[in-house]
Amino acid sequence: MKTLNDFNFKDKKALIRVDFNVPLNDNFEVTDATRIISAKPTIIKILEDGGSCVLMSHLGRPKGVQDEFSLKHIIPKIEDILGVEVKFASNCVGEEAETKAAALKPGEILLLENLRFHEEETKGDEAFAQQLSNLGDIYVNDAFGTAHRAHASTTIVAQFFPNAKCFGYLLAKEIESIKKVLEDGQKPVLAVLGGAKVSSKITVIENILDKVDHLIIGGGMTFTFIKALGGTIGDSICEDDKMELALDILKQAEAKGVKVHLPVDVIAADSFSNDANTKVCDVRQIPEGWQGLDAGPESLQIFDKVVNESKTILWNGPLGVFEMESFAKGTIALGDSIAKSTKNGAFSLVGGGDSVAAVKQFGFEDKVSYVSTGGGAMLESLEGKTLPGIAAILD
Ligand SMILES: Nc1ncnc2c1ncn2[C@@H]1O[C@H](COP(=O)(O)OP(=O)(O)OP(=O)(O)O)[C@@H](O)[C@H]1O
Ligand SMILES: O=C(O)[C@H](O)COP(=O)(O)O
Repeated sequence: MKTLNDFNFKDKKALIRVDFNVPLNDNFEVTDATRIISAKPTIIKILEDGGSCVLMSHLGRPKGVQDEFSLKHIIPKIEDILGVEVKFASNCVGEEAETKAAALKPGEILLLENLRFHEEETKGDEAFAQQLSNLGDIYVNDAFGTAHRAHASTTIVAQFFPNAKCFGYLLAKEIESIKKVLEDGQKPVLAVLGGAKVSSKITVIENILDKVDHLIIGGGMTFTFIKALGGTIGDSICEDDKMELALDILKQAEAKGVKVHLPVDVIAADSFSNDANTKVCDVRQIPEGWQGLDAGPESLQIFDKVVNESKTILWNGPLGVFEMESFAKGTIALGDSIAKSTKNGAFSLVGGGDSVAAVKQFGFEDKVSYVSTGGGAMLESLEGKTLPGIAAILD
């Protein structure tokens, strides 16, 4: 696996695919700069080698050219984080980009306008990828968050750099973290899967059953399992058409020697709202008119014990409706347990859009071993898929 350290960038132009698809507020200010901060080590290494950087990224899902999706909005944030002036090309291909890239001196950075202003990007157009390839000598992919897309800048462009392509530090670290959990994990290995629906996690569950010793199932997914097992779940979220599958997953887990831990109690609410009336219920006896929105205290104690005994922990998906304060306790308690276990030497990886949001919101970011920068990309990795952006570098 070629990484940055296999190259010296002196007097070279690196064409770097970053994932600067960051959230902006109404004033076009970056509200979470994690993805920019995470790309910094790669950019700095290249500049310190005496090279220059051409940065390319998408932002959002624009339909043609739309000013609100312009990457110019994030220039001040990038400059702030890198401490280097950032030049800008208002079109990612064409004369302006080529002239500005050609004029770059060692130590300088050029940011290209949003790649998705051209539909050729998402279509994986080869001619467009070739135009991009003209802007650099070495192609560096550091965009883990977009590595599951076979787009021009993430995948197709790599073919124009047969001997000059590599992973950036961030992408390499993401690959290493997933490997540390799914392949080389110190036992016992635990996966905690939460979130809303079984349907969005089926392939992940099936793939990780071969890799883990313990599986905690929480969040909205719980109720499809409980109902399938004969419990009464009141108005809790449930996918009736996935009940058979849930039973099959439990059977597969048993056959593979994986211990599955479902909640035994829940915080039930009489409506889906923060100020609903709540009570602790046996998970198998939730009354009509009530719905389980968080894990209950006994479940949290059981989960804490399992987490504490684990040496490798993967966490994907919150344990409850953490966006509402009344139902965030389970997710916070789980974060606490994982933080404690990490402090005691376990390796913990948090991935997935909402679990990462929860970890940041509740201040666990620095208390776990690694927080992934990818949502969909992480999920597809956990499903056991080879991501096209990664395969294109390995080719
Ligand atoms: N008991 C519950 N009832 C209803 N919704 C729930 C329940 N528990 C958790 N959720 C909801 O599940 C959502 C998160 O599910 P999701 O599967 O998207 O998580 P994720 O895996 O972290 O994110 P992603 O799918 O983006 O990777 C949250 O919005 C949360 O409110
Ligand atoms: O935020 C993400 O998950 C990545 O930047 C990919 O974005 P996309 O889902 O629009 O391809």
